[in-house]
Amino acid sequence: MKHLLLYCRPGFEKEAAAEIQDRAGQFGCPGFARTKDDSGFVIYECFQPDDADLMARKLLFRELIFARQMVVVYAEVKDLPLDDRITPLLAAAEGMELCGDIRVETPDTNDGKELSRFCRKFTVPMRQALRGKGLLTRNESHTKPVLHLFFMANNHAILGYSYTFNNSPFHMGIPRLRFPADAPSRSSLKLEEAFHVFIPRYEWDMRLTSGLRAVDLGAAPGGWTYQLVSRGMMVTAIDNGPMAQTLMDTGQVKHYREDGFTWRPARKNTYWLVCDMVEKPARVVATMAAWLVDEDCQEAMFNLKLPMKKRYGEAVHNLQQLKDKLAELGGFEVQAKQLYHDREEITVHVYRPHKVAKLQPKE
Ligand SMILES: C[S@@+](CC[C@H](N)C(=O)[O-])C[C@H]1O[C@@H](n2cnc3c(N)ncnc32)[C@H](O)[C@@H]1O
Repeated sequence: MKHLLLYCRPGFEKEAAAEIQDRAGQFGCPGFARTKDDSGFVIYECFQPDDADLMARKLLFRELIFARQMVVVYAEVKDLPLDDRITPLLAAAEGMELCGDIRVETPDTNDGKELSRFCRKFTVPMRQALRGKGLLTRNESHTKPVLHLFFMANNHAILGYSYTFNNSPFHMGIPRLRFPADAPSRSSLKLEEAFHVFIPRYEWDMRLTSGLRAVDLGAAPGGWTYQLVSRGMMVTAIDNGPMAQTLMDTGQVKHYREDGFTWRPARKNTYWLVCDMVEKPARVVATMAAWLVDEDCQEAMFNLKLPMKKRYGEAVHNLQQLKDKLAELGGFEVQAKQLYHDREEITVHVYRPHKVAKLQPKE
């Protein structure tokens, strides 16, 4: 029986489980989500043998909010001898379809971090051994599935695979980003990660490029504004607090000490609306939806802070409210993810694919 393995932020196993339980049910793949608090993953045990593979191909990964990665479990191997883990892992991989790449990973926990050095070192010999057995293509292939070896302890691993057209392209489902030394706040990485996760790289020169105008609500001290400015955009920053002088010195930022929930631009020339105001999700959703429906911006990226309890239910409820409000104008696509840099929150991205299709790349 194949199962699905979902990576998530430690502490959010219940949310990831509730979500996969819901989505698999709607999808017609009954099963049961198994969780352990703070483990950083969830296993969805399918009642039908082919359902895990079906979900890995057809249940859109980008629509899952709390899953960082979605892997079909092929085998779970316990009691691996520490002097030779490769032989039993190769035996377990027998019969698996040809994969094009390997990722040796761990849960995103403190125990997992202790294994990460071993995982890095283990990747090369394991890759060679899999190639020797014909289980991995000679050269990396992006059209074949990715083989995942998910180590929960140094002698215990799950062997599985994900499909490149429906997975996270990042190791452990986490884009590796370096904090820019001159960014005014660590939250800067949240917006940068959102760009990596939500905007395809080949569209960056149309959607994240100089010449575009952006509005940043709740901008101070400027971590998000920094991301927009460093991509050449002109930014209107709304916040009662002060913006970093380094950003003001670029000449690309106008700062207004106004209320982000009521301020609106005089002209309809804003491409990006970003918002990091700490407020009730319903209020943020209402504001974002109003901007989008009034066409005061073309794309929006914002956070929804989750409450302490019923986090999954609240996330789903607020996203549905947003979709209902956007239906007034139509043609919107809403994506939401709990990113690596999100703690008690999720990041939401809204855009209109047919409008993006009309954008011209910058010369
Ligand atoms: C989490 S911080 C934003 C951090 C910012 N994104 C960064 O990267 O530096 C939230 C900001 O929202 C601002 N804020 C909260 N309510 C606001 C409102 N009604 N209007 C404008 N700004 C607001 C706060 O002053 C605070 O600076």
